Amino acid sequence: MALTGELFIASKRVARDAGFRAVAAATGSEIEPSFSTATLEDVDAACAAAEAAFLPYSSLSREERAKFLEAIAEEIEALGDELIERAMQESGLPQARLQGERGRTAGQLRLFAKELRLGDYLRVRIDHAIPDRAPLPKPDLRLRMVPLGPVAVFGASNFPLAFSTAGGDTASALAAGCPVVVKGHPAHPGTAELVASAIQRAVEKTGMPAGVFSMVAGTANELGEALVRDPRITAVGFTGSRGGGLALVRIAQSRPVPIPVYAEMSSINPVFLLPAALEARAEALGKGYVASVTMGAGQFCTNPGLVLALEGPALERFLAAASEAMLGAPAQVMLTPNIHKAYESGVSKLAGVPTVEQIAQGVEPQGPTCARGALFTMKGADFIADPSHAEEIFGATSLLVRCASVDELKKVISLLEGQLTTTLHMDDADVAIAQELLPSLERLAGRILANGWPTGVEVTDAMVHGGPFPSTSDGRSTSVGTLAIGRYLRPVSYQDLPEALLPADLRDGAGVPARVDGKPTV
Ligand SMILES: NC(=O)C1=CN([C@@H]2O[C@H](COP(=O)(O)OP(=O)(O)OC[C@H]3O[C@@H](n4cnc5c(N)ncnc54)[C@H](O)[C@@H]3O)[C@@H](O)[C@H]2O)C=CC1
Ligand SMILES: O=C(O)CCC(=O)C(=O)O
Repeated sequence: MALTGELFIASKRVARDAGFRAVAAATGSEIEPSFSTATLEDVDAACAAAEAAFLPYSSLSREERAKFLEAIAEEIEALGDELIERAMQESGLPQARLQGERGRTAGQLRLFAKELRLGDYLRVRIDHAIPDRAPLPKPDLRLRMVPLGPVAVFGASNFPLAFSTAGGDTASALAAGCPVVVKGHPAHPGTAELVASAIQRAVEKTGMPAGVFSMVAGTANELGEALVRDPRITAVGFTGSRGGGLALVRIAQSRPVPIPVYAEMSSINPVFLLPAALEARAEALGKGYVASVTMGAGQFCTNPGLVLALEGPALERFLAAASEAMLGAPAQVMLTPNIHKAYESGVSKLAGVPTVEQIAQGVEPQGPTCARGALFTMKGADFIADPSHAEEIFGATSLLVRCASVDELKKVISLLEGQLTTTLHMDDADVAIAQELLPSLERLAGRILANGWPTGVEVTDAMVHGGPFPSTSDGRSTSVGTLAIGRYLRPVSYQDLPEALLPADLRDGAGVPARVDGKPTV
């Protein structure tokens, strides 16, 4: 399918004169074709169409919405190699990674179709009336979750498929019953157009209201700002920089009608090497660490950017193994010239800190947007004196903090900002320390791992990919896993409504999992 560079307003292609081009990640050179830059009128038209589609779309049956999500998954798969090739060119990510990401994207859509059919996300509660209760009769009360309204989704640079046009936020919003207006990431407009065309075909095939999906694109911030400011938008999903996420939060909060922004922003994912585990397998841990730090050129918000351990010979063995692995780690192309520049400047800033020692670098990079990994260490006491060194450097670099005691380690934890994940490497003999740390780790992060590495997120019912600020702007939610549907829903209680008016899922015997008169039905 030839790329046309058009926008998608209410599932129809629209061309504009002004345009921008994608940049090939590996060379930094512009590639064809030119993509239309959306105007503010296009944002307005997309939001108006989303609003017009809201009631027709949200009142469809759960089965109809499930079929729509499945049709999107099929259409994305039908794009074949063309999608993977364009995404490789635009993002510099390797083929196998993008094939995996495509599978995850289709899998997420199908998982939400299953979620719709299960129906427990509606959180139905029925409290039957007791008309003869004294002194006052008890009314009939029935609760279910309803969709918020049109949702704005910002595509992420580092996941051109799974966190972009038809990614997690789009899938969960569409599942919830919310039309979506996507603001495509300017780093991968061709990938976004291909995926948008797949959604457009799914809209046609399943007879969805046209305004259920639009995609606007462009390089200026004013486009995203206008989208978040639009009164018809009721929630925002975002993955990207802390500055970008916070700018959108500020806009959303200063609207006459403030709205929630679910922004995933920055996380360094602290990893704890507890003493017995370190003693037992320092070398294997050192290798596993570097594999996780360098995976995907380190461009994961789950990248292990901070490691904490107690000083001692086992830590020296770990550092030797990690350094050796890093010395042999090939340089990798980064997603965009700007992300490459930000990485290089973050690494040189950290390398220039007198209390920080650089212990290893990866293989010398060859291309203009290629970067090498780097490992740094510093003493716990120095970190405590200036915890600003824990700022995220987006890329394949990590800082190891050597602590003199468990108390020092706890002090370091207390200075950390909110995180997506935290990891314990532990053996049986470490259980007592792990238990002592656990309550503070629960306060710190959205996911706690044992004996693994945080990169790679399973898409399941029990996944939380979220966490306290600044890892996200709202730690009560997740962007991955079926619980994500909840971010685009709100509860409504129906009191004494006649059966004819009650939504089908709230009638007696509807077959939806429910809590009826205080007892779960399944
Ligand atoms: N922690 C994480 O998961 C990620 C962090 N990043 C960080 O973000 C940096 C830049 O990467 P990008 O992906 O381009 O993120 P970004 O935050 O600059 O851009 C993401 C999206 O938000 C829009 N945007 C950004 N600032 C905005 C503003 N003030 N108003 C309206 N719209 C705005 C952009 O046009 C783009 O569509 C990276 O170097 C890295 O530090 C990037 C991707 C993921
Ligand atoms: O590792 C993953 O699968 C998700 C990571 C992520 O959300 C991110 O890097 O932005």
